[in-house]
Amino acid sequence: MGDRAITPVRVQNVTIGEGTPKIIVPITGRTPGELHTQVEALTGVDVDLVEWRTDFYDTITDTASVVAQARDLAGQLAGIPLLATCRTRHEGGEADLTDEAYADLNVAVAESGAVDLVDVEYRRDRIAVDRIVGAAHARKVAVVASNHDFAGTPAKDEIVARLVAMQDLGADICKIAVMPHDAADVLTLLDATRTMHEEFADRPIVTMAMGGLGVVSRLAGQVFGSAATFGMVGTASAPGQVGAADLKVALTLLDRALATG
Ligand SMILES: O=C1C[C@@](O)(C(=O)O)C[C@@H](O)[C@@H]1O
Repeated sequence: MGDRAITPVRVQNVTIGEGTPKIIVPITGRTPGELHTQVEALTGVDVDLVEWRTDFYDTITDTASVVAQARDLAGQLAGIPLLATCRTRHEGGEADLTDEAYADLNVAVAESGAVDLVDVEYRRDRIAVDRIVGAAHARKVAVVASNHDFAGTPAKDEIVARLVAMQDLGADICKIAVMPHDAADVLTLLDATRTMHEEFADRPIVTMAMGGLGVVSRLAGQVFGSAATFGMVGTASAPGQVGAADLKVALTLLDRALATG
């Protein structure tokens, strides 16, 4: 079966959903100073996008300071697209926000003019999700719907169903991270990725199995249909992230091999 047409997502000069998977580097500083240092450390590293994990930020509940920080980061990044992600406790992050506060924060960030993409945990209250998606799209900010399973790996059909649900609610990119307990779980994630990509997706998807067992899934997206992968510079934001420079070597190796046939 041939691949369905995938509509790529273009942010600044980066096209997600075309060519080799894009490398996203998370930054997790708690203060403006820590974030500044983390961005400085990206100099000379092959980074396609930066993810600001706003949930680590000390003043996350002060929306104006988050928006101001997003603008500072955009200036410092000078053209590297910025994804803003507030990962909540439900999904393995630091933020503990009501649905309304979660929506208010992400709407403000999406409307700041500083970010290119915003992450939305698709299982949050539907009104909150719809508010963020609407505000983002009104500003031409791409929506990355997400789901994390830190306890285990759902069945293949369930992984595909979650990705389809994200697509149905209007996400531009659909992302899922699962925790494997054995090699079969990693295969389940990869098989779900392939099926989603080949049979259901009309937009980019991003998938990963976390932890050491899952590292292969962070390298092999181009084979199975995952359009981006998270790699660290300094500090990981989830278990199993490898260094961005090593990731680039692995992605390039695979890309060359695939081009050779
Ligand atoms: O959704 C994801 C994926 C991730 O959890 C990972 O496993 O690499 C890392 C998070 O920072 C990001 O928001």
